[in-house]
Amino acid sequence: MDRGAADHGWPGGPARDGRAGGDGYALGAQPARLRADRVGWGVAGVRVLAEVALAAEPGTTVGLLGPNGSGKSSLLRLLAGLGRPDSGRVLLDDVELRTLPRRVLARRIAVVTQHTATDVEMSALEVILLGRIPYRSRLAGVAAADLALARQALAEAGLAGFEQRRWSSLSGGERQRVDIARALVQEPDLLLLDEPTNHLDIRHQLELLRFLAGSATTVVVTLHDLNLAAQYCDRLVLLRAGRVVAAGTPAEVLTASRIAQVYQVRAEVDTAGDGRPRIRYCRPQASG
Ligand SMILES: Nc1ncnc2c1ncn2[C@@H]1O[C@H](COP(=O)(O)OP(=O)(O)OP(=O)(O)O)[C@@H](O)[C@H]1O
Repeated sequence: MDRGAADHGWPGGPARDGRAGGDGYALGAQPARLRADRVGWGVAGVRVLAEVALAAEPGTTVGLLGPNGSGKSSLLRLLAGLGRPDSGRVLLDDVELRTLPRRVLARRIAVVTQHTATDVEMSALEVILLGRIPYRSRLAGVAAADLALARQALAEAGLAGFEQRRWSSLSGGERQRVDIARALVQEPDLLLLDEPTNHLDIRHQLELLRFLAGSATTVVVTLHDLNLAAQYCDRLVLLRAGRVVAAGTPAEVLTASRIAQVYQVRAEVDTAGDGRPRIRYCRPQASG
């Protein structure tokens, strides 16, 4: 794939060799091992997460699934160190997250959340450059190398002509792609994404997930689309009401009976030649 072309998405399927490809940002040079161990968290007297266990081996892509309100975003925040569990532990390479200095976390973990601000008066390029802040000394300006990385990331997000475009003028999907580019130039060892496909057209959804699945870094991604999760994730963790109801390979987790149990949806599940499930939802019967 020609990685410089303006209308191209993320580079297709980089090798798991520690680099995203070409001379660009290094992604997953030291992919992290992430573990959540009996994690619990609550807010305003409500228990949101209970006894959650999750493991992401270095370089793998783990999908976090579950119905609305099941606790996916809350768990992702704890995995990112943006909040602390009330009970249990989150470990990055066997070290408890809460003991790691902020600067270390900022270099090792990148997060793409669902709710990015709409009124930011920065250009698309400036937003991407935020990803380089953890590498900059306090008084230093933007280095030429950082600028080159940001431009490359913008082009790879399919937005080469958008350098000076105001963030507030971008469409939902363009914002999402800029925010993902910002996370990639951070060169994280662990990349956490909360529904990164929700504003993307189908081509950009597929390109992003193929990129994440092929990248050398460790990825945890929340998704609503069970077929995309089945196709691109190495392992899945399925939440319901703040608890893990299943964890394992897509074929182990996404069975028809479990989809019915967790989502109250009837589905037919076939396993394709690649061993990955394909889900076809059955039209609900008209009531009455
Ligand atoms: N700060 C908060 N105050 C009150 N309730 C909260 C807070 N944060 C999360 N919750 C509640 O915790 C539950 C889990 O929320 P969370 O956003 O983690 O779910 P989710 O699985 O990501 O949902 P969705 O698929 O709708 O994005 C919800 O019922 C939510 O209302």
